[in-house]
Amino acid sequence: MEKLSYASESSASAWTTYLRQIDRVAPYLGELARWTDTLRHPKRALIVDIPLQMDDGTIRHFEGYRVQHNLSRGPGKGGIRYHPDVDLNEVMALSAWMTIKCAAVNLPYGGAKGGIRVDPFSLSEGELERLTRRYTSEIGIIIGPQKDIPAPDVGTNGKVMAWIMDTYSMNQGTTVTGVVTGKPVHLGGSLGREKATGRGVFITGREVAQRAGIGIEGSRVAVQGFGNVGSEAARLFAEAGARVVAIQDHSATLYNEAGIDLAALGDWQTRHRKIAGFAGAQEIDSEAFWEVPMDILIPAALEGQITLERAQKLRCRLVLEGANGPTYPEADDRLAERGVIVVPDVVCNAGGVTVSYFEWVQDMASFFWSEEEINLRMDRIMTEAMSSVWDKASEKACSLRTAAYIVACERILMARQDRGIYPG
Ligand SMILES: NC(=O)C1=CN([C@@H]2O[C@H](COP(=O)(O)OP(=O)(O)OC[C@H]3O[C@@H](n4cnc5c(N)ncnc54)[C@H](O)[C@@H]3O)[C@@H](O)[C@H]2O)C=CC1
Ligand SMILES: O=C(O)CCC(=O)C(=O)O
Repeated sequence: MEKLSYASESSASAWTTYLRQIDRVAPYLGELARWTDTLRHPKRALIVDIPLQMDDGTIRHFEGYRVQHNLSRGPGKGGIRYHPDVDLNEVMALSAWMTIKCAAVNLPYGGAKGGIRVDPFSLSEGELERLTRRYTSEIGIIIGPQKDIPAPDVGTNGKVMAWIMDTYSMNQGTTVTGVVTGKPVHLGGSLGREKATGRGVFITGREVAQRAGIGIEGSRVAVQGFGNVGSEAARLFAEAGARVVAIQDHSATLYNEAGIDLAALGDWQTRHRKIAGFAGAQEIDSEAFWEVPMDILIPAALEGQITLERAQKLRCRLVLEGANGPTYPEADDRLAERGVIVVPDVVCNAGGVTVSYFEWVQDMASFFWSEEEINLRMDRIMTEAMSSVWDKASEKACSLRTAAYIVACERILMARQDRGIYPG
């Protein structure tokens, strides 16, 4: 792999952000609130040491994690992140957001997440494969198709999922396709999974824009992150007649008032693995991204991006959280005061895990569906989830985030309560 580095981002407060979100939902939970502490404690957290022989013969050690936050509603589900800033705090938060997300869209899963603190672009393909295989063996004691099912996240992809499936299967002595989702289609993957998260961002955006009287056609869209999620969401908005005027990734911030040619940028990115240097837009300062005139903002990179300061500057009407945890609670409040609607991550980016669920079901049945059927079913689940959350927000006069947490926490805590806690 070409050597390329992500800029470093602080993730120290992801878990704190999550805890503050739980504090905000507790007053709405009535009798169930007595179970809320369940959500403040991950059920299980595994830290693993991954020794790796580098291509030059030296040995390096990497730290990996798998956290199962809550399993009340079913097996753990959630992606695996390879990024230099991954730590236990971040993985705990990401696993907790998976618990809330799976419940918000009513999938029969708990929440989990994993990761390795590594810059995947600094490794050769062989090193990446060896790292992945060793990590899989280390976390193999807690994952499995009925226990905890990983999937892609930042810095991982279908190829990495195939290595995970193969390693787990070798250790089990039989092919177990259902241990991981987001696999290549010829290895038990699902049609539509790769684009599902971006598609879900578009669907929830479409639903909310329509209810809020925001026209998508002719609107200006800004996207942070031009990876799996951001690039597909941008493409679907452009297809619906929006102008994608600004795109930021780890390498650069691009601006073009007339709209960026996404196909050309996609070609450039495939060749260079970054958007910097693309000639079809002006390169602007990274902080200027937050002040670009826009109607819709799609954060689709990392958590902790929309700070209070940026929330004051933003000139948009709608924020669609493609990323997990991009907005700090105080920024949420400021955006609400300014009349900006925020569609929370736990619903907005749930299209990916929804199609992962379809993949798992297809693997279990060894019977595969058409892409059309998958997209239709996903559209229905996302539309219904968004509609319940919108109605709950109107009923309780609260933000869409708190409404999504109410819907999800009621389901999780009801399951927790009905299962009981004894014998331990
Ligand atoms: N892949 C999936 O199915 C899902 C992903 N997500 C979330 O969506 C977000 C993006 O994930 P993917 O697209 O899968 O990752 P990816 O690895 O495909 O793309 C990440 C993008 O973020 C950019 N980026 C990284 N650091 C940045 C920085 N400091 N400033 C600006 N841009 C930066 C990268 O350049 C890249 O364009 C993450 O928060 C992830 O947890 C959520 C649900 C599912
Ligand atoms: O597809 C999945 O199982 C999980 C995707 C994920 O990690 C996420 O939604 O944040």
